[in-house]
Amino acid sequence: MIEASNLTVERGGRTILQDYSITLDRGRTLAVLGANGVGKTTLISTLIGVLKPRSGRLRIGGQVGFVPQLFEAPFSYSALDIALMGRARHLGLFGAPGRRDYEITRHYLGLLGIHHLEPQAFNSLSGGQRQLVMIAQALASECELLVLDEPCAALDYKNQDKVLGLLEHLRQAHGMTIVFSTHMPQHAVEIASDVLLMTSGSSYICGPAANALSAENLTVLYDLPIARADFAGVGKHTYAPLFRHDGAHHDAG
Ligand SMILES: Nc1ncnc2c1ncn2[C@@H]1O[C@H](COP(=O)(O)OP(=O)(O)OP(=O)(O)O)[C@@H](O)[C@H]1O
Repeated sequence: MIEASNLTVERGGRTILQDYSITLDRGRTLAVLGANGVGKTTLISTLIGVLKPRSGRLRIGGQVGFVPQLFEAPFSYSALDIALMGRARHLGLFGAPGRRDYEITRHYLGLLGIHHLEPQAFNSLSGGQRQLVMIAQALASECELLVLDEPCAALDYKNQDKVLGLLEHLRQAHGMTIVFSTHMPQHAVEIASDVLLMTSGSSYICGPAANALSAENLTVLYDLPIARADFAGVGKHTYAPLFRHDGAHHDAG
């Protein structure tokens, strides 16, 4: 589904990614993690074809749906209009959305629990509400590869759970392939079959989450001690940062 070999990507004349090679089969979920500015959005923009690599080879199989990190509508569209735009590639050149397009779009708005937002002006919604509408738009496109740039960044715990559950359902029930970036390793623990840990523009670890997602690798990734905690009886575990701050700055003044 994704075959990237030796991708090198530049922005503003600077090399951001060097020699990245990633393979992801259909029906798998890849979580992309790394520090601010390391190049996660650059990689995602390359995968969806917005940025052209300077060198290397990229093969993507299937229709791609994309959920950006931030989105502001250029005109005063309703939330329903924005979600309906996901149907664009199923319409003719001047085709208007029909009953089925509305049904599919409303189905996903319903699954995300945001039916009630349909008539509201998209730009008047909160950041988290907009993020959910953009996810509905991508799902309405009925894509085979779904790429999401920090899809849960603005969401509360309940909505994070909803989105993670929906992504997992789409993968299991429809064989969808999913790539998402995140600053929350827990989200990778929950739903990722594979992880890409971007240590720098030229150094990374990519592989099955069961091997690659570890306290040791996350400690290197974030340059901060990260500990694993297992929850007895629940069969779950998480990773937590051991923040180093000593509160010294609170004493000033
Ligand atoms: N439009 C641009 N023109 C030139 N350089 C850019 C542009 N956008 C981003 N960059 C640079 O590319 C590098 C990677 O940025 P990118 O947005 O891919 O990082 P990121 O890992 O997604 O960061 P974050 O976690 O903060 O969202 C940064 O050094 C950034 O300054």
